[in-house]
Amino acid sequence: MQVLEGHSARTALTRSFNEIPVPDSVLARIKTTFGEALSPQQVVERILADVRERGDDALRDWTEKLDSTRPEVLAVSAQEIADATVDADLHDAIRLAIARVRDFYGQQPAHGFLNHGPDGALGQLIRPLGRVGVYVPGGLAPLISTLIHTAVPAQVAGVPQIVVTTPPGKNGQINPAILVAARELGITEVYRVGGAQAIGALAYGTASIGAVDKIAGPGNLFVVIAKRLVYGQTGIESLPGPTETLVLADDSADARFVAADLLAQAEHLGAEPVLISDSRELLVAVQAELSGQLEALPEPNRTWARDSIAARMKVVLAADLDEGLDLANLYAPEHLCLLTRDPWSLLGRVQRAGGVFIGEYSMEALGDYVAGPSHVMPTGGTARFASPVNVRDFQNIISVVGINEATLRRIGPAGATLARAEGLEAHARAIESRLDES
Ligand SMILES: NC(=O)c1ccc[n+]([C@@H]2O[C@H](COP(=O)([O-])OP(=O)(O)OC[C@H]3O[C@@H](n4cnc5c(N)ncnc54)[C@H](O)[C@@H]3O)[C@@H](O)[C@H]2O)c1
Ligand SMILES: N[C@H](CO)Cc1c[nH]c[nH+]1
Ligand SMILES: [Zn+2]
Repeated sequence: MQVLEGHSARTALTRSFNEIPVPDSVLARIKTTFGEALSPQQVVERILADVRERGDDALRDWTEKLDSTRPEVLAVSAQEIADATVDADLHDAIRLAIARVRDFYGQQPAHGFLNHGPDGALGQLIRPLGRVGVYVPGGLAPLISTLIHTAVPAQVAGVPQIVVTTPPGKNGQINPAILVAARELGITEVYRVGGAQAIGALAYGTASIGAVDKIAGPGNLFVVIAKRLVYGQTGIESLPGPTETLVLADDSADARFVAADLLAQAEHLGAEPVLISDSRELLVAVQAELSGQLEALPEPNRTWARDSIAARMKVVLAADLDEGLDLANLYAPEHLCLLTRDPWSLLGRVQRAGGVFIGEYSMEALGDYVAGPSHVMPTGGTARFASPVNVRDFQNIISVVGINEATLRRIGPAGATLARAEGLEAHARAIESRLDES
């Protein structure tokens, strides 16, 4: 594998979400499915327009075409949710994950304020959104944890209606563990539809699926493009797409752990693993470990991980950890894993990442499930401006303005002056109308 350094490393790690190359495998599947070489954006536009026009029938047709099953009834029944079972260990793990994510978000300060002072009252009211759609990926793997990591912050925010959409398996069913997690969360609306068609349904509404105020949750390229295109029709929390992990390691790191962490995320479809170290020896050792651990993975995981590594892995030799951190901040990874001698000493210099995972006991895979913070984090460089899913994503802020008369007399003239400078005479007069009184 090519080792990048200096200028070539900076170039390779500079990116923008809109310029991320589409994997060949995705383009090939589009060609076979649609019979022509469309871009993912064109595919999504086609699907969204159809869902908007034909509603549930479009959802059934697209699911049949893309997921090889036709969901005549889109809603999962209350009986199916009640009857879903998993083994006791998995059930306990689902409960533990819910409890830990709930505990974490219970600590997020998310309250408003209303200050009654000499000016009158000024403040912010915080209100939960009314109806939120949670997209749970299910193309390759049924991401039970993603349901928990998206729905719990919404519940902590106080959202009264949470709706789940997820692609059905080829047997037309939703994985029972997702239904058990929904039941544990008290969620009663679950629909068997995934991909861009699910996003269209949540945004426009169909006979079966009522439109939502905001769509949250990650997905593949089609899901992310669809979310971006429906923004405005409905809200979206951000654009969490194909996952990526950047490990920054020095010569103290155990190559087995570094390789394991890179491989864990590489098994997600379209993932991008990045390794930066100031030790050439470590880079060599990790590459050897990666080949060994890759061969030891069962199928199909080995194929998924091999594809991510072969197509997208980047290996960088940095002059020192300072340069390594600069490069990490430039790349703005979803996950930044610090496997260095003194990882806490680097934390203050971390500027851009979805999450930072510190030391060898905080592997990102643990964060995917039971650490506490949501694993739904910004990808594709969007960590420059976006954050992991959190309580604020599910709340509106309403500004409160309750100025008193004395303050109006003090600040009103400046407001009128600014209004006239903008050529907005009616604004100025609205302010002065109260100043003229008495
Ligand atoms: N950033 C995060 O926080 C985060 C968290 C979890 C998962 N993820 C990412 O979510 C993604 C999940 O992807 P997935 O594919 O397994 O599940 P998915 O549910 O996102 O997508 C599956 C759907 O994509 C649609 N689709 C597939 N091929 C298509 C085509 N050629 N044309 C049109 N539509 C098509 C189908 O409708 C299918 O139901 C992974 O990339 C993973 O890394 C990210
Ligand atoms: N690592 C993924 C993106 O952060 C989330 C996930 C779910 N299940 C396993 N992993
Ligand atoms: Zn993961």
